[in-house]
Amino acid sequence: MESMLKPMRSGDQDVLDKDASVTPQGGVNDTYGEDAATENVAITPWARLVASGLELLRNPKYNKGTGFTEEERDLHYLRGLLPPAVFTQDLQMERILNNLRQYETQLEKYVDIMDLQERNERLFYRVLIEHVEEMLPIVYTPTVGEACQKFGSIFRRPNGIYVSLKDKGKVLDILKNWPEKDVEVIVVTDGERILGLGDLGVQGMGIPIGKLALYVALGGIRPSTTLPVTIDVGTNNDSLLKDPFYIGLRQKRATGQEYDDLIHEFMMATKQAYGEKVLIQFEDFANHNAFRLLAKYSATHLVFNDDIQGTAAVALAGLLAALHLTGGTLSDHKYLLVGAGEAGSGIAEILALEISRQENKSVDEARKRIWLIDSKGLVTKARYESLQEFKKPFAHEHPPCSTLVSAIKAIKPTALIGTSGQFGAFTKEGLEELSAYQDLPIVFALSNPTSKSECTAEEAFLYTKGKCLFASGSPFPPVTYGDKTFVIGQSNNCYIFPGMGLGCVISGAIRVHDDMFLAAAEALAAQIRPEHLEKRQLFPSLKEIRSISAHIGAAVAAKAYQLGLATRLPQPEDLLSYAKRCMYTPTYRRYR
Ligand SMILES: NC(=O)C1=CN([C@@H]2O[C@H](COP(=O)(O)OP(=O)(O)OC[C@H]3O[C@@H](n4cnc5c(N)ncnc54)[C@H](OP(=O)(O)O)[C@@H]3O)[C@@H](O)[C@H]2O)C=CC1
Ligand SMILES: CC(=O)C(=O)O
Ligand SMILES: [Mg+2]
Repeated sequence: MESMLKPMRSGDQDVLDKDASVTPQGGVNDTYGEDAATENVAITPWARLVASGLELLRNPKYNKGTGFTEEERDLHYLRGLLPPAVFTQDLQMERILNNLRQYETQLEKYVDIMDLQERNERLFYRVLIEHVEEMLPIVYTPTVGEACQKFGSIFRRPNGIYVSLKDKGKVLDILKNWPEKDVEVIVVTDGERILGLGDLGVQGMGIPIGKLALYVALGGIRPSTTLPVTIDVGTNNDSLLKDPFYIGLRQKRATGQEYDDLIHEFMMATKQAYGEKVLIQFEDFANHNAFRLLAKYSATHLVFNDDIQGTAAVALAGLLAALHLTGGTLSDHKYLLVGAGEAGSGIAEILALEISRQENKSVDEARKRIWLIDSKGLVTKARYESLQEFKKPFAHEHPPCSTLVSAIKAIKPTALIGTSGQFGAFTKEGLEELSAYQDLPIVFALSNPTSKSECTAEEAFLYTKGKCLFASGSPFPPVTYGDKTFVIGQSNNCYIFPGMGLGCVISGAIRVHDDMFLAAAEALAAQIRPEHLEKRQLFPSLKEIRSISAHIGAAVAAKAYQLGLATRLPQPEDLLSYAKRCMYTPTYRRYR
């Protein structure tokens, strides 16, 4: 049976062509190019197919594989195209997990599970949602890092949009090639700072794909509304430029005006294609672009930078949770942040903001509790003139300290937070010094992937003699020290961005405000219960993440309404139950 070609209903928002060039003045959408005003303009011949037979089996959105019922096999021309057995989705999931567990390497698991996303989307998300703790280290950090390093070699089927310098002037057309018109969340990278692995060029695409899989699985965003994007302006990674299997532009990175123009064209095109309320998450840009792009587009787009703001919120939630054990308030602590880039400065700023709100003091005053270390040592006033802008507010009067140990000795921090991307930066000596003058030192080793973590969980407990309150960016198994076993909370922005996205979508937010991140952090910290604290676990289990994301989503939405940034009116009475009801579920639907 041939697929039936079904014309679109006019007025269908899914397919309305929003290109200003084919929309006459007056704003009437001219889907079919029927207006005199657009006579000489090319239009897109959109069409919708009702899939059946082999086409249905090859469509990941609708394919159920062996999960198609007998009735569906008859109705949709599938009989004979599948082996006779009919599996439940549960049994299919068990088979997938059995197969995955046979592989020897994490990368093989990655390739296999991402292949499932391209074959049977609902089954993929069911596996992710129900086995989140097992699957996250595969589709996300640390394995996604290795996948990006080898992306050219393992590349099978494309997913997402690639915008390269070659596409200048055509970015809107490219977005139109994406089959979905109702895009709500975009994650975009230019691949220059992929986790702590540096410049991976276009191969950074693994990150937007992975992050958006988490938006769906962890935050309940509908898969059809997500769009991974990589902007390819070249790479300065010489080994990639020499690699015959490299899949990106083979040139050094464009900078300056050329770079800015392409990003600007992309940002404008997203609004033209998807409207004012499309959420854009900047991800893994190098910091020389990250801060200025965020500043530039925050005023005109619904945009945030995950590495700056998402990381800040998750770390703040961990610190708020730690207070249950240390006692006191945030301002009773002294913070030493090792790594003063996007993540480090982001955490420093949100901390200062939260302290200033809690203590009713100025942000400048609050900043005095917070110290930064970068690759040149302690950030001090003496270095002021040569510092990047985002470090300047934390440059305090102090003699220079070139090593971590000397800085710990001089400042006596109660919390040590690593975002340096330097494996082993938290040395035995440093951790011993930190635990010499306090009972419960806070140690966060947030750099990803695992190979870049400032210390392992085991080292943290060993060198602090079991005293520390530890969290890490990538997952670590529980650690036993003496007669106690500690569960390691993952201070990773994946606790925040799915709920942030959900909150923006359900409220119809038009801008992201810092207070929405504070609300997200507080909502996450509120999920900590005594049973977590008994194990010194500063983040709730990822098994609970869907419910956590709903709470964060509701808190973010509530803040958006309060700030007048929400457009979905009237405001639902019970935002939490509304958030839950809006979440995507991957169970198979019946087909008629
Ligand atoms: N857990 C999480 O959720 C997240 C973790 N991260 C991780 O954090 C790391 C950094 O990311 P990001 O902040 O975006 O990167 P940036 O490049 O913006 O910042 C890195 C910072 O580390 C500093 N640094 C480098 N070497 C040293 C050193 N030996 N000692 C002290 N500081 C050093 C750099 O110094 P200088 O300024 O002098 O160059 C810079 O300030 C990555 O590994 C990333 O994966 C990032 C986002 C989220
Ligand atoms: C988690 C994350 O966003 C990073 O490491 O860059
Ligand atoms: Mg990141």
